[in-house]
Amino acid sequence: MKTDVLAELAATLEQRKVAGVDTSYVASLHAKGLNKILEKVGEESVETILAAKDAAVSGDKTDLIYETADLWFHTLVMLSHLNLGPEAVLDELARRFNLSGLEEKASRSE
Ligand SMILES: N=c1c2ncn([C@@H]3O[C@H](COP(=O)(O)OP(=O)(O)OP(=O)(O)O)[C@@H](O)[C@H]3O)c2ncn1[C@@H]1O[C@H](COP(=O)(O)O)[C@@H](O)[C@H]1O
Repeated sequence: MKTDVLAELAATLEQRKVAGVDTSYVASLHAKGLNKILEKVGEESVETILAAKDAAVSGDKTDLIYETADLWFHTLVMLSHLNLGPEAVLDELARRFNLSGLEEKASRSE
């Protein structure tokens, strides 16, 4: 279910590149270009770091979840702008996970 959200969101981000919907935030980011998108990724990174620090002190993780969603979202826009989808990143994580799984298995059988 959650991986479907990622795939469907990625498909929507792709559509926003072709159809310049007036009211679309994503279309406006694509139109402004890579530097604007990277600026948003930077802003959201800082906001996520600050939210993590606040969560560690207060124990309230609501803002951290919200800011992390903003960060993930803007990195997806960045990937889409460069003609990449989330599956490229998921494949890389799976590759690393499988690699470490193999190493773990090997160390257990030693
Ligand atoms: N998931 C999101 C999403 N998360 C965050 N945001 C927007 O990201 C922005 C966050 O940046 P800020 O808080 O800095 O807000 P801002 O002041 O509007 O931004 P700036 O003017 O400073 O650039 C807000 O405008 C949020 O609305 C999102 N906008 C869209 N989506 C998804 O993208 C899809 C397509 O969106 P549209 O292109 O708007 O149709 C939507 O159906 C949603 O599923």
